[in-house]
Amino acid sequence: MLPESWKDQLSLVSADDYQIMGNRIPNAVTKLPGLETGDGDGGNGGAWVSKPRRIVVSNQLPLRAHRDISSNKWCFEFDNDSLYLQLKDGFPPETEVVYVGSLNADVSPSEQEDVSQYLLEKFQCVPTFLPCDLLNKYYHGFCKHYLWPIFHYLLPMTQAQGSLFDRSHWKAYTKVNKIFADKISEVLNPDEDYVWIHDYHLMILPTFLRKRFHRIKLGFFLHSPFPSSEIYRTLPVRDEILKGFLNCDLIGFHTFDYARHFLSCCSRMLGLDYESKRGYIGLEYFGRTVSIKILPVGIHMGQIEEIKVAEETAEKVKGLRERFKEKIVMLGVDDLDMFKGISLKFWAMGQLLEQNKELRGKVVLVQITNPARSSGKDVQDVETQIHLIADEVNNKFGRPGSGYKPIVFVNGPVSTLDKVAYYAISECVVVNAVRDGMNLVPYKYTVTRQGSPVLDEALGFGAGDVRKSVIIVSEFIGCSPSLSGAIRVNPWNIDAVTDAMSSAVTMSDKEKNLRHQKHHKYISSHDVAYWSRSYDQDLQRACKDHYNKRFWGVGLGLGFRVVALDPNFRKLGVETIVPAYKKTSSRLILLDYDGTMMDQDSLDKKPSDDLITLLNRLCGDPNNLVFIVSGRGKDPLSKWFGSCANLGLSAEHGYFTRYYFY
Ligand SMILES: O=P(O)(O)OC[C@H]1O[C@H](O[C@H]2O[C@H](CO)[C@@H](O)[C@H](O)[C@H]2O)[C@H](O)[C@@H](O)[C@@H]1O
Repeated sequence: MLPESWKDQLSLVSADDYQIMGNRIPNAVTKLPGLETGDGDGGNGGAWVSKPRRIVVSNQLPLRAHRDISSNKWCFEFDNDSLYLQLKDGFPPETEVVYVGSLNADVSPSEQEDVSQYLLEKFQCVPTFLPCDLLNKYYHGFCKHYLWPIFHYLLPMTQAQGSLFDRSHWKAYTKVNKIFADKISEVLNPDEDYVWIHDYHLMILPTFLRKRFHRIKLGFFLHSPFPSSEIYRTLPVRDEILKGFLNCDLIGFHTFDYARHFLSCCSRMLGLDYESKRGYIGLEYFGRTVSIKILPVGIHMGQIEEIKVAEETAEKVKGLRERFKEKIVMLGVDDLDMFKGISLKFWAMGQLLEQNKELRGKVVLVQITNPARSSGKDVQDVETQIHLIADEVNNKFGRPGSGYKPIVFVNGPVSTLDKVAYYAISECVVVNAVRDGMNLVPYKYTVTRQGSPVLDEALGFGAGDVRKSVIIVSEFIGCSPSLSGAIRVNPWNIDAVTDAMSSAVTMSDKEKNLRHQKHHKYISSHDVAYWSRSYDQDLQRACKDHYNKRFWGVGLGLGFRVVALDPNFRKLGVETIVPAYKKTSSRLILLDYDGTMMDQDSLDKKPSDDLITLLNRLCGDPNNLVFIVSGRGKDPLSKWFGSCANLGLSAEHGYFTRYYFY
């Protein structure tokens, strides 16, 4: 007997009956050479196969846009720095990649249709245009000032640290996720395509998609940290977001800790258990297995290698060498936000010079600060604070006569080529964030320090020199577990960061070389293509059973999920039971108790008088053998059902059985 609330929901249409045609574009069709079609085309034909297709979904498209001043026309180009563009190298050859996301440009409504058409044809990109007010509430409001701080372990105690939960911002987040689902629906071939959603901006998008396409092949990768359940559970919409994740087939995280936090949230908030088998972690969710993947992202080796061999880079390097002549350069490259620990790093720099007189005038901390990705008091405060501390350190230890400043800012935007030039001249990189999902700065730094003929020449790298690099990395960021040769620090412990800086400067070249080689070997073999290939293969594996099961849609709104059943499984309806009951003369009736005869949410679990009467009627028929099968103990069951003559009880999952036979 199903609880009332289930009855309507189970009768929702199944995915098999659900079709949205819209203006979906077909997969490109290719002729497979060498295969006869037998269609009488003179033996020259091949089998028609459609190319494999991946739909990569991210908040922003991997495009750069600007308006040409003279023609007033929009100009677009692929953004080679975008991870979402780089990851296609890991997909099988011939794969068509379609991108769905927003444009970093304010395209007026009258231009949107033309721009959409152009981007689809030229770049396989599908833009989601968001009205300004919606974008502000969704991105600056909910994403950057609510989710971002909480996922980085900062609870919104005061307005300066983020915003309190605002239902209108949550509504905007929901609406934008739905707009993304609409856009994906326009291009999706649900039987063929794999959809891969990225990052925390789109955590409930899977629910909208699963609702429309029950069998959709759906992956998600979270690039930010997933916080401990004690932090996560403060979200008023915690269940909706968890259920969004669970509507995927594969959920990816950078680190074991993020996956562990997610699994404990599923266990504590939704009562779900996971299984780990032969290296695979899977969560059972209404008959579906949701797989978990732990693999940190890597960098695009080709991009850095290309920059390393460019003459322009060598020229920059020569210029920087001249500028920082006879100085030991430590480098920081960070986005401007609350979590990058820039001020803690500057305090440590001040302390390093305070404690080590001999380093004054010699060591420089160059700080590249990428432009802030959001605006608000939090960002302004960070900016004001880091400049105050830098001024304090520079005023105390700087030497105006010689132009020496211990902390040197390079304010953004700084091109990737320029960053590579800075990596090349730096003895050490300091990544001191108090939280960061991954952070690829140490990877790019290490690969640059492996050198190239033009870089070696620009750096004066001689026959007796060894490749070396030193990484100081916060233990609170995703790349930390992968960098076994790094000096790991607690960024909050200024003494420890100071000591790490001192070791980085004084460490022997031999040791720097050993650490460098170790990192380079790992980073070059675990690049972005390795990551996306591995993810893609696991996504295919996670979806392989989709057509061996029947899927039923259940639940309303953001609580929607599908129930996956064996193909032979049929819904047991009254219309089937009654005739079968009447036709038979020897019946075994096994009844589950909690959640079947008794509502799961009921506080009083004792059977009602009506239920006892009903059971007695069933048991009163000599053709029936009736059992209650439950995980409950024998004592409460015996007590509750003592008045039911002829009722069998199987308590404690079958450990105790009470038979009553005629
Ligand atoms: O600022 P947003 O537009 O909300 O985007 C968030 C950040 O996305 C990117 O970083 C994230 O992915 C990186 C690659 O996996 C990872 O290294 C980092 O830790 C994640 O936060 C982007 O690089 C950042 O600039 C964005 O702030």
